[in-house]
Formats: sequence, structure tokens, C-alpha cells
Amino acid sequence: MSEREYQRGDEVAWYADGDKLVRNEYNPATSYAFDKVFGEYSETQEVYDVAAGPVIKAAMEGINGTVFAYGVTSSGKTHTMHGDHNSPGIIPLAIKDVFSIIQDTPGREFLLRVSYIEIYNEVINDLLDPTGQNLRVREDAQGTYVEGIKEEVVLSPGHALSFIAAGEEHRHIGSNNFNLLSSRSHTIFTLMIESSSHGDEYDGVIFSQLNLIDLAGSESSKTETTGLRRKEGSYINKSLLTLGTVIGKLSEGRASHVPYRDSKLTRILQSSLSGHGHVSLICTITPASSSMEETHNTLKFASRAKRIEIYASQNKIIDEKSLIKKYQREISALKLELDQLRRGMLVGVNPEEIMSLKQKLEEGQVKMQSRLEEEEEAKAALMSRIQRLTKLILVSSKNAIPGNDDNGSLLLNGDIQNDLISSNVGSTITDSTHAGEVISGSASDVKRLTGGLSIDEMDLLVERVKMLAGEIAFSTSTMKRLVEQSANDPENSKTQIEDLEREIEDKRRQMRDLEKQIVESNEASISNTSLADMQQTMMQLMTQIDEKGFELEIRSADNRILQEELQNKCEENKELQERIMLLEQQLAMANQKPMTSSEQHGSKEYIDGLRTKIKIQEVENEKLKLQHVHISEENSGLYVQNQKLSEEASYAKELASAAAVELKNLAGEVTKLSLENARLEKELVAACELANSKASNGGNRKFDGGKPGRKGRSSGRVNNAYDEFDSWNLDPEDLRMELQARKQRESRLEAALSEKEVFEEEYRKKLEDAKKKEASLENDLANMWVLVAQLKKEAKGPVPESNNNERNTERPEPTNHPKVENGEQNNSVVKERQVLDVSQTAHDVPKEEPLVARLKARMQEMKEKEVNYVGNGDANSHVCKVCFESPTAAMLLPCRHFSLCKSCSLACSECPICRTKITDRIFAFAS
Ligand SMILES: Nc1ncnc2c1ncn2[C@@H]1O[C@H](COP(=O)(O)OP(=O)(O)OP(=O)(O)O)[C@@H](O)[C@H]1O
Repeated sequence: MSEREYQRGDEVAWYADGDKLVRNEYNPATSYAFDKVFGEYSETQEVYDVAAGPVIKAAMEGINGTVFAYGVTSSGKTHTMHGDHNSPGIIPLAIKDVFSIIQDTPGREFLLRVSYIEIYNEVINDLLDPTGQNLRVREDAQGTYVEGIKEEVVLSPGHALSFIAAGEEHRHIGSNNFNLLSSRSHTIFTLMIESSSHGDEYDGVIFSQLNLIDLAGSESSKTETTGLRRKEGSYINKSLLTLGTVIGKLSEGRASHVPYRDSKLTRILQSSLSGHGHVSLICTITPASSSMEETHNTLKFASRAKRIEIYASQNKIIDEKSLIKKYQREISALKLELDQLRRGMLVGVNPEEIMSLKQKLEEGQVKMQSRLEEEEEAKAALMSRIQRLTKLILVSSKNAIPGNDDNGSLLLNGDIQNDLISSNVGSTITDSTHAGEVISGSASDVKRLTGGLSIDEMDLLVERVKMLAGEIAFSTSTMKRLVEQSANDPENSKTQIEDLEREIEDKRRQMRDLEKQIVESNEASISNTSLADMQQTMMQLMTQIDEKGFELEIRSADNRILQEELQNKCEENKELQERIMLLEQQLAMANQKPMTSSEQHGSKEYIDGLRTKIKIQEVENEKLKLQHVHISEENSGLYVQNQKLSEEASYAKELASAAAVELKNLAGEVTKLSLENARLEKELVAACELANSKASNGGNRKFDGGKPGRKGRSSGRVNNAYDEFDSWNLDPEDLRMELQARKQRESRLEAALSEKEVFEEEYRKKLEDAKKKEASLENDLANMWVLVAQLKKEAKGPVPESNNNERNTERPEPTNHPKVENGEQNNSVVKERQVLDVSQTAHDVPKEEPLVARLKARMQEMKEKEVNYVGNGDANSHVCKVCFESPTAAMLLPCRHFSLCKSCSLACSECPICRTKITDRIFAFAS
């Protein structure tokens, strides 16, 4: 149990009974058996060894694998899959294992790629590429895949972890009342593994995919969430419900329709769940008594999932499609091309030519320059591509050097490791945390800078610096998490944070050392370069100058365009300002007009008075506009409320009709039972009579010598009946008891019947209340519209009577309020409107102030009503327990739980409250 659960006073409700059973503390007969149960003292490493290790090993041999953690919120899924600094989870352990398997597999080349996505509110986002949002799931011959996903080649465990750390920064996390850092999305970390053996032993390329999944936790109604969290919770629950249904269908083993398409999660996992890969499901549970029911559900889910049978087999792909093969082919072709190019260049180009080329360039002979540029660029591109491709292919260090001392270092393909091991560069790498991640290439083809490091080695150092930077990012994000958690456990966190800080400092130091080496090596190489090298360096520098020049040109062109745009904008601005001035002039002239007329009247006061009036009118207009906005908002609020009420009313109707159906059934059952009772009573009377007559005949069965004695009796009706009774072997006492039991059952049923009637009565009352509320809200709504119309009219000043029709047509109520349109509105509304109309026609419009006050009072009244309405009863009682949104339908599950809306209930194969299987659905509204 967690600290929080202890503090809450929870007890242990479920416990691990041995390493295969989970048993209920309160009801020991309830237990579930699994492949392996890990108790409270188990480490994640043990979980990894049993539940993930074999899957990862098989994935390295070409069999797809999926490992996922399932459980309610805060039960430890993220702890199991990601872990923390002290206890790494399945994902980091798997990554480490993958690289050590590569190291232990001499004779094979591997290419590893990773992708990392999340499913948040049924939208797939790429965590490695912030621009990759709302991606789509597609299907091809090999199964389902996410379109447009970013895949990154990884070279070391640290490299892979740095991508996870970067992805975690974008993942959706939030807090609920169970977990401060609750995962609000499902995440899928995928490792794509390609491998082939070398040279003569080449047997094609094997491809496999390893999915490591951290699901978001299902949320019960106990999770106090609102707004966004509630919405997220409903999406999480829906997708987990679909996962449950899919697992349920698969475990049945029958060829029925499996609804993979009902959620993105099941759609992506379709190939894994139904295909030929290994799947390992880790269910996380809490022993706490307050979550007993949720834990029970998880155990049932796990039991069902255990019944699914999957037939794992190795994948093979055709060579053309494999990336590793493509890279290998490309490397050979590029090397060839580079050779040709280099030969051509060394022979064909000398410093004078370069100088003359430079001169010609200055003179504008673009053709020559571009040839030089192209050749240089092509060469540089080829070299860097060869290096890059070569570095991506991973091989065990045991491959490359005969007699290698097997120091455990993993090499990236090639033959430069001798140099590395002998140089201090190599030792730095071997000393580092992810020892022996060495990048190699075909160094023979790559130019070595005299006295310094080869280009490959330099690249290797740069790569190593990048990896260290990634690892530092990962450690920093772990530290951030720890700092967040330090409030709960300051002592423990402090030491962890200190350790991490030390580690980060250490890595920074390593990075600085490497950077120093790079700089020193550059300097050394410069001081020792031969003439040829100088030529080449010069050429490279020239190319760089040219490139920079080109870049500069592009930038200045861009700049020119931007300046033009700016100028255009300025001109536009100027035009606009002129227009504004013109309009102002026009306005001033327009303002002057009444002055002229007032001059005609010869009264300055009159003008001032008019101006003040205009100003007041403007202020009033502003106010009215604001009020109009308020009222419109109020109106839409009322409309929504109205809709809600209608939904509630229909819900109540459905419930009532469901109750009626049940009542009818119960009545039928009661009648049947009464008939049965009557029959039994008759039988009892007959039996009693027989017993009595037997007693009066002195024939006590105990003393009459048993059955043979009865056979000798003379035939008669009573005796025949007795024989018949005897042949049934019925005891009157039994019958009496049976009768009593039936009577009890009957009275129970009658009690249930009357209870149902009470419920029905309650529902009826609720329905009436809802109807009343609806009517009153409609009434209010209509009143508001009348007021709005009046306000509008007043805003326009006194309107001549002939304008009344126009005013009426402006009213928006017919579109928003169907009842008014149909003329069905409440009489009081009609009356009020008539009164107002009359008052308007008589030019007896109340002054604005009282009207505004009335409007405010009305708004206050409406708000209070809303509060009363919302405050009535439990807001959660009628919402669907899965999506938390729609009202529940009147659905009769076999377990009698009315807890789902229609769409959720159709999507599930079992009741989410008690997990009873849904065999029939009776929709009351259908009946
Ligand atoms: N086996 C465990 N040992 C120690 N601490 C654990 C263990 N399992 C979970 N915790 C702690 O419990 C808290 C909640 O765990 P975690 O975040 O892994 O739950 P979750 O199931 O992923 O939750 P959600 O679904 O809300 O994301 C964390 O602080 C975690 O460190």
C-alpha cells in the first residue's frame, strides 16, 4: 500500500498467496491464479526477468513482442514501465538488454530504430516530433501502422533513453486525487529491430517490432475530476473498455467479430494481439480495501487475457524492403563513387587551377565554379553519408577484431576500433557509463588527418558528445521528477537528487574532456598537415566560403523580399491612415451639420443639449449592447438547460417504462407463484387427509411392517391415494416447509413489487418535476426574449406604430424557441407580451432605469434557478459511468445496474460495475 492509502486507514484486501495466487482477505474462497504474482517486496528487475526478458529475447530473434502494463490509476504502471533512477522500469531494462544481446551475438549486424507515440483523447501524437499531431492509423499487408511517425536510429542505450526523455517532455501528465503525476495518455515506445548475418552466412534480413506500452489508468467514479480531467478520464475509460472487450472476444477463441476499430489503442495493437507475436501483460493492483472492487476488476481482466492463445512465429522480410540491406548496398555504391570522384579530382585539380577557378569565379564564370562546387559537395556528401550509414549499423565488438579481449564493449560496425582502443579516446569511451559504445566505419576509405584523429574518430567523438548530452537531458528530467516528488519524501529524495547531480556533473566533465580532445586534435592536425592535406583543407574551406556566400546571397534575397513586404505593409498602413483621416473629417462634417441647423435656430444651448443627449444615448446604447450580449448568453444557457431537462425527462420516461416492464414481469411471477401455492396447498390437504385416515385405521406406518404389509391392503380410494403419495416418497412435513418457503418468497416478491411501485411513483414525480422545470424555463426564456425585444426597441428610441411589424420580425425567438414559434407557449407569457405590446403602442414605455433594474432582477432570478437546478441531488447519479457525459439509458443488464449510456452499453460485453457478462440487453425504450 502507498503512504496515502495507509494514511487513509486502508486495510489489505487482496494479498499474494505464494507466487501464483492472489487471494481476497475477507473472502478467502475468492482467488485468482496467474503465471506469476509479484508481492510487495518484488523489484522491477524480477518482474522484467519473468514478464519481459523472454519477449525481448524473442524480439531480437525476429518475433514481434509487446509488453504492457494495465491497472487503475496510481496502481504503479508508470513505475513498472519507466521506473525511476533507483529502480529502472521495464523500458530502460529492455533497452539495456537489447544492446547486451547485440554484444553477445557475433556474426550478426543490427539496425535499431525507435519511435514514441501517445494516444491522448483518441488522438495520436508523435512524442519525438512535436509537429506530428493527430496521426492516422493505416493498414497494409503486414498489419496496422501509424502513418507519418518519426523513427530515429539509435546507437546506444543512452541514445535511446535520451529520446524517451525528450518524448516524456511532451507527454500529457496531470494530477488527480489519486496520483499527482497521473498519465493522461497511453504511450507506445516501439523498437524496430533489423538484423542479418555477415557475408557468406547471409540468410536474409529479419525484422521485428517490440512495443513497450504504458497505459493510462482506468478511473472510477471515486476519482474526483472535473472539466478537462473528466473528459480525459472518459476517453481513457472508453479505450480501456474496448481493450477489455477485444481481450474478452479473443479469449473466447471463437471466430466472432473483434471490435479492434472501436479505439485507436486496439487498432494499433491489432497486429500484436491477433498476430504472431509474444504478448506479456503486467497487471498492477493495489491491495488497499478502498480499491477492492477496482482491483477485483483488474484481476478478472487479467484472468480473461490469460486465456488468449497466440501462435508466435518469426518474421522475415524481403531484402529490398529492409533498411539495413538498403544501407549496406548504398554504402558499397557510395564508396565506389567516392573512389572515382577522388581519383578524378586529385588528378584534375591543382592549386593554380583552383586559383584560376577562383579568379574566373570572381570574373563571373559561373560554370566552372559550379562544377567545382558540385564535385566538392558531392564528395563531401558522399563521405558524410558513408560515415553516417556505416555508423548506424551495430555489431558486436566480438566480431571485428580477432583475439579481441572481449572487454564488453559494443561496437558499431567497422574496423577502426584498434585505433580507438589504443588511443586515449578509446579509453574515455570504455570508461564511460555506457561502456564500449564505439562507432566504426570502413576507416581505410576515410582520410586520416596526420598527427590527429581520423575523420571517423572525430565523428565518433562528436557522436559520443551528443549521446552524453542526451544522457544529461535524461538525468535532468529524472531529477526534475524527483524534485517534484521530494515534498512527499524529502530525506530519500535528497540523497537521490545528490547522486543525480553528481552523475550529471560527471557526465558534463566527460563531455568537456571529449570536446577538449576534439579541439586539440583539430589543432594538432592543422599544425601537421601535409601539402596535400592543406590543399584539401583549403578546398574544403573554399567550398565552405562558397557555401556561406551562397547562403548569404539567399539570405539577402530573403531580406530583399522581406523589405519589399515591409514597404508594402507601410504603404498599406499609410493608405489606411489616410482613410481614417478622411473618415474623421467626414464625421466632423457630419457633426457640424446639426450645428448649422441649430445656428439657424440661433441657439447654442440647443446644440450643447443635443450633444449631451447624443452622448448619453451613446452610453445607453453601449449599456444596452452589453445587456444584449448578457441576455444572449443567458438565452443560450437556458437553451442548454432546456435540452438537459428534456434529456432528463426522456431518461425518466425510459426508467419509468423499464420499471413498468419489470413490474409486469413481477406481477406475472407472483400470479404463477400464487397458482403454484394453491396447488401445493391442495396437495398438502390431500396428504394430511391421507395421514389422518391412516392414523384412524390404526395403520401406523412405523408398525405396519413396511411396504410388504401395505401391499396386502384392500384396494380403496384412500389407500390408492396413500400408495400414490407413498410412491412419491413425499413427507407432509417437507411439503409444509416447502409451502412455507414459497409463501415467504411470495411475500418477498410482493414487497419487491411494492418497492418497485414506490420507485415508479418516485420516477413519475421526478418526471413531473422535470416537466414543470422545463415549462418554467421555457416561460422564462420567452419572457427574456420579450424583454430583449423591448430593450432593442428602446435602444432605437420611440418607434412609430407602423414599425411594430418590423420589430417583430427582428425577434430571433422563432429559431431558438420552437414552442413560441408553434404558438404553444404558456399563457402567462402571452399575457405579459400583450401587456408590454399595449404599453408600447400607447407610448407608455417604462424608463430605462427601472427596466434595467428589472432585467437585472430577472437575471438574478434566473441564476438562482440555475443554482437550484444544478444543486438538486447528486450531479453524478444520472451520468454514464464510462464516459461521464451522456445520461444513462434505461437499460436492464442482467445484474440490474442502470449505469451506462446507450453507446457505451452497446460497446461493452460486461457491466463495468460488477463485471457480469451481458448476454441480453433489454432497452426499455425499445419495449
Ligand atoms: N511497486 C512500487 N514501489 C514503489 N512505489 C510505487 C510502486 N508502484 C507505484 N509506486 C508509486 O506510486 C505512485 C503512483 O504510481 P504510478 O504513477 O506508477 O501509477 P500509474 O498506475 O502509472 O498511475 P496513472 O494511471 O494515474 O498514471 C508513484 O509515486 C510511484 O512511485
